[in-house]
Amino acid sequence: MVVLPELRDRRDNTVSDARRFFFELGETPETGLAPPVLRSWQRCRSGGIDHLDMQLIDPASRSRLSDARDRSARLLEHAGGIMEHVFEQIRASGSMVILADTDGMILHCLGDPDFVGRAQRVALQPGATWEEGVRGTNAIGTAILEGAAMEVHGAEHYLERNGFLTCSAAPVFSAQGRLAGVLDISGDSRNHQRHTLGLVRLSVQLLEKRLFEAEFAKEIRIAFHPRPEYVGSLQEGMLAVSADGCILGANPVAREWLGLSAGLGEARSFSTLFKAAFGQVLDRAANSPDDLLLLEMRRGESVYVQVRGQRAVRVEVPTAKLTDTSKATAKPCDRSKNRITLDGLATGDERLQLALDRARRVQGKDIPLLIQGESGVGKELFARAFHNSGVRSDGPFVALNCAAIPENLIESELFGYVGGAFTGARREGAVGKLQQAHGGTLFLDEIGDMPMGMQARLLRVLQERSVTPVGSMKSIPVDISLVCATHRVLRDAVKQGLFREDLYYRVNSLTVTLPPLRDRTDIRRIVTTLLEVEAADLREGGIGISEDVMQFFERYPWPGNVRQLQNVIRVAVALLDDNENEICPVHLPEELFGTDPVEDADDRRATAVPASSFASGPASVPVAAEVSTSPRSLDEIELDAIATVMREVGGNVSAAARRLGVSRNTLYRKLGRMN
Ligand SMILES: Nc1ncnc2c1ncn2[C@@H]1O[C@H](COP(=O)(O)OP(=O)(O)OP(=O)(O)O)[C@@H](O)[C@H]1O
Repeated sequence: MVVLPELRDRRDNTVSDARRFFFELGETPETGLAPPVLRSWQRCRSGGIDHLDMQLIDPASRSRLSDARDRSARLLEHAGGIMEHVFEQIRASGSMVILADTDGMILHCLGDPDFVGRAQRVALQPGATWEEGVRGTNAIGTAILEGAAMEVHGAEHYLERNGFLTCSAAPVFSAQGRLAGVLDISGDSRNHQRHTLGLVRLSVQLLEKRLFEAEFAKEIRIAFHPRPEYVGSLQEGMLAVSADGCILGANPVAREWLGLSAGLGEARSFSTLFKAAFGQVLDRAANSPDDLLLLEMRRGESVYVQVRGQRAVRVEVPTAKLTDTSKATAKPCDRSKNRITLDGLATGDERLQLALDRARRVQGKDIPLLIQGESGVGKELFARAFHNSGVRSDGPFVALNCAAIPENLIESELFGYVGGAFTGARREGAVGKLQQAHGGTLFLDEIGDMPMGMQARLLRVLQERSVTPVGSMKSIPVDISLVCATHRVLRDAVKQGLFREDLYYRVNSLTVTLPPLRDRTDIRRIVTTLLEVEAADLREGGIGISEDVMQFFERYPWPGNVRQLQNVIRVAVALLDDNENEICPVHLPEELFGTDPVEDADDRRATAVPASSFASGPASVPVAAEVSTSPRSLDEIELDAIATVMREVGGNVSAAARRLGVSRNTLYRKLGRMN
């Protein structure tokens, strides 16, 4: 659609009036300019930019451009196809599609040949920086500063020489709410198209969706929208959530609806955002994968939710409990971690005790600690306890998971950067984790996954005890205690050439190995500790656990270690009725409950007891007895057992479910099969 010439003229006239007011009279025009453009003009004036400046700034050198492209590799990878598609839509309209990094440096562009030549005259080309502080008001640079989509048309450009351009740009945000880049369509101002900004916005939404999905391909993703038909569209909100309910990332739509701030806003759990327990939502989704769930947000509105990429423990939950949040502990993640000490971790297991004793010996001595162990055994908790128990306990404990952040961000996360140093940089720069940990402990989780290039830089920091932020020439002394963790055998990674040998010797002066939960002898103590945390504030007299559940816990192989046990307890607590204060088999996830630990243990244990030994009362007897003597199918035997128990309890489904050791939901399903 082309803007009618008379409308365009009217807009151009009011802007040229505003220009006269602003530049000739030095006044602030009250009309004629959109507020973001006026703000930008004022910034340019206070920054001393001359609107008549004709001096051209050379684009960055090939190597700087290539560095910038490397830093934005993920953005470029996902933007390429989208840019081509957008270019198809605007081909032959005298325009170009541009991708810039967070400094406004153009990384890539596709354009009509006749316009590209003109654009190059004002350095609208790869390697050129369109930062507002350098080029005055322009869509790319101003969108970065405003953090919002911008159209800058003709004479709205601060520099007069850019007045022939019309540009529409929108910032691209990462799942952490940080700026990742800018997408722009620029063209000849005489060909201004009103819908261009809409096209840019849509393309950015698509790009953000692709970035989000690529980053969290292996995580649980929650898509939601107040209207069911919008779930699956570009307008849906998206959250990535860890198996234990911590928010890992959110797209801009979700951020807005849920009131999440950028960056550290992620340190929240699902139940602080929705009036539902995460385990229950997963279970509902697993039971009816094609259905949308209706959930209430803590902020008030209800939304339709779809769970994607689910890989968490499936838990059987009665439907009616989904919105019952009275027991869904809506607490921030990891709230118990800050106070933990090495003494607090000593709960009677010999192998763990050995690790604790060894760690204690190196405390206060400048010896890096390497913690090894399977995922979920408590490596991070151990690191925190080590920090809290030592002389640095008043200093910061700073954690960085090397496997969880994109490779191109590790450098800036670890070393920090100076303002304007590179793509993704905030203007004021940022202090890296190494510096943040000064005087305290830096915990590098999954160090085995650190990229080789970073390993070399980290080694230098450890040797020189100083850090040089990206883009800076100055090195800053750092005093840190280093604790690293890995679930890999680092020595093997060294052999495979994935981990530097010199760094290996630096980080593993002392290695402690935490035992997997299945091998621990103190499971009862751990269960009690976890239950205290999960059930805090819930029951006056506390919550207990039945002996048969406890025995099962001691025999179960726990492939997900303490994290899995914690989840199971969390869900069990949420499933307790108001008048119940003991966790029984009926409160356990069906998947766990139906597991034969012998098979599951992968031959790790020889003496496990099948979960069917939970079933108390007459119901368990026919199953065990008749398997060996009767040729009937297991289904028939099961239905028989259900019928017997239902008769005995006078048709009370809750009581029968308890007797049979299954949830009411499961029993209803099985009863449905009988009818
Ligand atoms: N002894 C314990 N007592 C109570 N909670 C524990 C204990 N050990 C671990 N946890 C809890 O189990 C969960 C997993 O622990 P943590 O994150 O420290 O494990 P990890 O080995 O670092 O896992 P990963 O390798 O996946 O990063 C955490 O929520 C932690 O608080």
